[in-house]
Amino acid sequence: MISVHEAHGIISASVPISKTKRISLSEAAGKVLSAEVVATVDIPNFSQSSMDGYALRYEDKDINLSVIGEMAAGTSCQLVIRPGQATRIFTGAPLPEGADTVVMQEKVKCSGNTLSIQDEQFTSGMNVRAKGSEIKQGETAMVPDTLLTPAAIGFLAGIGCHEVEVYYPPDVTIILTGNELQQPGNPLRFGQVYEANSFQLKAVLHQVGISNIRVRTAEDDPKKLQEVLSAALAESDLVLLNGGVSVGDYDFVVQAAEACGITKKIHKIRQKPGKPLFFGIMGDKMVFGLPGNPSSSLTCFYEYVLPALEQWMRHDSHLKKIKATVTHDYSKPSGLTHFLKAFYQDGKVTPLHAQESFRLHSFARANAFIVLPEESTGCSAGDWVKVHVLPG
Ligand SMILES: Nc1nc2c(c(=O)[nH]1)N[C@H]1C(S)=C(S)[C@@H](COP(=O)(O)OP(=O)(O)OC[C@H]3O[C@@H](n4cnc5c(N)ncnc54)[C@H](O)[C@@H]3O)O[C@H]1N2
Ligand code: MOO
Repeated sequence: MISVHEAHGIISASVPISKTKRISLSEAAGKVLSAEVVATVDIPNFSQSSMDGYALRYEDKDINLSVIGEMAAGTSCQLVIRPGQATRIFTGAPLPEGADTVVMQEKVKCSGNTLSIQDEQFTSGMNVRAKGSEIKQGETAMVPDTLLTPAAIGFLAGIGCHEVEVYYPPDVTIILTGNELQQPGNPLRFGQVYEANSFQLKAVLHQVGISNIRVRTAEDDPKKLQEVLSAALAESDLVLLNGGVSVGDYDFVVQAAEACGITKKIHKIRQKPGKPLFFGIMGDKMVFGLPGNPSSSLTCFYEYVLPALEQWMRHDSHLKKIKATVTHDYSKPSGLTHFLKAFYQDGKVTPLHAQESFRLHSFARANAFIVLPEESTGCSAGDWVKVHVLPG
């Protein structure tokens, strides 16, 4: 058995080089840019009014002006003003040729077509967005490794970009093992349990921007599991097996992985829950054998699969790693790192009841793990402990 720290090192060293793909901007939210974006046009593309008012030559500010027409947003008709002239103008509209300044309509006196300016703070170029003031053609709009947040997507759309190259999420296959599994919605027969792991794994994968997910099932039979695993390896970059990773007579994951040519890198980590975690690689494919207990499966996802995905997709950590004051005592034997389901708020963290790995009741309320290291024998109320805050 290896430590949590050693396991992270092995997994991190095994994550393949990220794949990149050119995709539509509308699919790119939450992904990370892999290639620079260069502006292809000046934005704004013309001198643009930022107010509803009148466009004029600044040097004419002290004389009465004659209003010769109107510039509205979206107009394709360009007016020209001469000395002593102005046009009506609206927010977002191009300035008429010859104008350099816009006065707000609240700051003028207008009688018929004659206009005088009543603005003590009036300055040259006021209320005008200069051509190229957001970005100029040929300038770098965004550098690689930028996270495509909603604002980043809006910015890129606003400069006319409709496709981007991003680090592309892996295709994932979840394999469920276990003859006892029954789909929610059906009555339970004797000995059956409701299948929960694929539901929570799909939910968390979606949450981190992965949508290409297949779910396969395999009976507790080594040959059948090997067939399903081979099919999963052929179709996916990442395989998440569930269950069958321990030492029981019906636990065939390690055997099937070896038979498929997967190189075993990890089997068993000094931790609770999730001690029997398996990790292996085949070429540039990663395979995790998540322990079947639902709480163990999800804990191993957050602590091991998620960092591997983040490295692959060049994404910052979704787990916020902080320290907080624990509100209650918790005791444990030394020897294993414990990930306790916990509730974190305002610098304080509370370990929840029901830490057993077959239960999800407290996990469903948790928003964090308390991480108690191998050597520790627990914590006392008031101690400063390591906390991993889960993505909300
Ligand atoms: N003699 C030993 N027995 C066990 C050990 C050990 O060290 N020695 N380790 C225990 C630990 S820790 C864990 S964790 C489990 C892991 O077992 P497996 O990965 O082999 O998982 P299964 O036996 O297939 O299932 C465990 C448990 O989880 C339920 N399960 C499985 N898949 C699902 C699913 N998709 N949805 C809901 N529940 C699921 C399954 O019915 C079992 O109850 O091994 C211990 N045993
Ligand atoms: O480590 Mo197992 O995951 O506790 O039940």
